[in-house]
Amino acid sequence: MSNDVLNTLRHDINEIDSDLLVLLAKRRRISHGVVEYKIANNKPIRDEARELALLEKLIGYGKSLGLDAYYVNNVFQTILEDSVLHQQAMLQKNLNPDALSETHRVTYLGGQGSYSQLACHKYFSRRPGKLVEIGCSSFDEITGKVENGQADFGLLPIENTSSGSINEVFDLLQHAQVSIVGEVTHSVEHCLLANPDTELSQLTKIFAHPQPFAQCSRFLQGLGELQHETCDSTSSALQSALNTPNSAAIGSAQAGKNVGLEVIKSNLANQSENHSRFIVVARKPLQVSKQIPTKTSLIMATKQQAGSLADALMIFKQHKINLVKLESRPMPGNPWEEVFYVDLEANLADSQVKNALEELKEYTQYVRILGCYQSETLQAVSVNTQ
Ligand SMILES: C=C(O[C@@H]1C=C(C(=O)O)C=C[C@H]1O)C(=O)O
Repeated sequence: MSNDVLNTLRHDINEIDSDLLVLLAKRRRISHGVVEYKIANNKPIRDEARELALLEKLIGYGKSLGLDAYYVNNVFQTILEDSVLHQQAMLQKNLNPDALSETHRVTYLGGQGSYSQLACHKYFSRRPGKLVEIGCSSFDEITGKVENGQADFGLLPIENTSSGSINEVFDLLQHAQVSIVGEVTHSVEHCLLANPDTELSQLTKIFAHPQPFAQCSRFLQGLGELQHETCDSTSSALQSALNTPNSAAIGSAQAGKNVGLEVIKSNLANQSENHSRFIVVARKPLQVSKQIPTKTSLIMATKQQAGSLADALMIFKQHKINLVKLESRPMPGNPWEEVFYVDLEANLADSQVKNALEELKEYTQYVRILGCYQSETLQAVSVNTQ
C-alpha cells in the first residue's frame, strides 16, 4: 500500500471524526432543549428508562453494522453521562442565576498540571463562563481566599480510593466559613517524573505532596532507602525535582511534560483504579433542585451518653435517608471527643431531612450543615452487552 493510499484513508477518517463532533455538538444543544421542557414541567433530569431503551436500540443497530455491544455501550454511556451532567448543571444555573456569574475565580492546590487543576477544568467545563484559576500552596489558603472574597469557589481534595479520607480537609471544614456547593471526581495516574536521562537506579531523593506518598506507598517501599521530601503541592514537588540531580517527583505525566520532566515509571498507585473526590466550596450555599440527585453533608457532635451515635444514625434510617459516608475526627480542644462528618444521599429541602435534623437535636451537641449540592457520581444504567 502506497503512502498516498494511507493518506487518503486517513483523510477519510479525519472527515468522519469531524462529522462526529458536529453531531455530538448538535446532540448536546438538543439535550439542552430537553432541560427547558423538564424545568417547565418539573420533570427529573434523569430518565433511566429512556436511556435503557436508547442503549438497547443502539446496541441492536450497532450489531447490524458489525459493531460489538461492549463498544457501542461504552461510547454511548460516555455520551449519556455528559448529557445528564450538562443538563443538571444547566438546571442548577437556572435555579441560582446570581451565584453562578460569568466569571468563576477558583482556588485550588498547586499550579499547572496539578490534579486539582485537572479536576477544576473537568467541573467547570460544564459551567459556562470565564475561568480564573488561582493556585494556592495550602488548603487553608484555598478556603481563606473564598472567605475573604478573593475567589468565588475553592476546590479541595477530600478523599482518594487508595489513601482514603484527607483528614486535613475534614478538620478544615469544621471551622471554615464556606459551604460545599459541588463535587467532582478525577482519576489520578501517578508517575515518577525526573530530568531527562535519569535512571531509576540513580535516584537518591523523591519529592511529593503527602497524598501521592500515601497513595504510592507500596511502590515506594520497593524502591528501597530513598530520601522522601514532602512538598506543599505536586507543582512544587516537580520544581524541586527539576532543580535537584538524581531526584524525582510524583505527579501526572502532563504535569511533568509542562515543566520538562520525563516519566521514568508510571502506574505507581496502590490501587489500579486511583480516583480522588474533590469538593467545591463557596461563601454561600446553593439551592439544589429536587429534579437531580443530591447530597447533603453535615458535621455533628453527639452527646456523651452511651449509644448517642447509634441513636443519631438510627434517625436517618427511620427517615429512609441513605448515608454514603461517615467519618470521625477529633473535636478541636476536646482530644478524646469525636465529631462525625456525614454525607447523606438527600436534599436538604426534603421534609424527611428537615424532620431528621430536628430529631437529631436530642442526641447531638450540635449539627452543622456543610452544604447541599448536586451529586456528580452518575450510576450508569445497566444494559445487556452479550
Ligand atoms: C435528553 C434527555 O435527558 C437525559 C439524557 C438522555 C440522553 O442524553 O439521551 C436520555 C435520558 C435522560 O437521562 C431525555 O430525557 O430525553
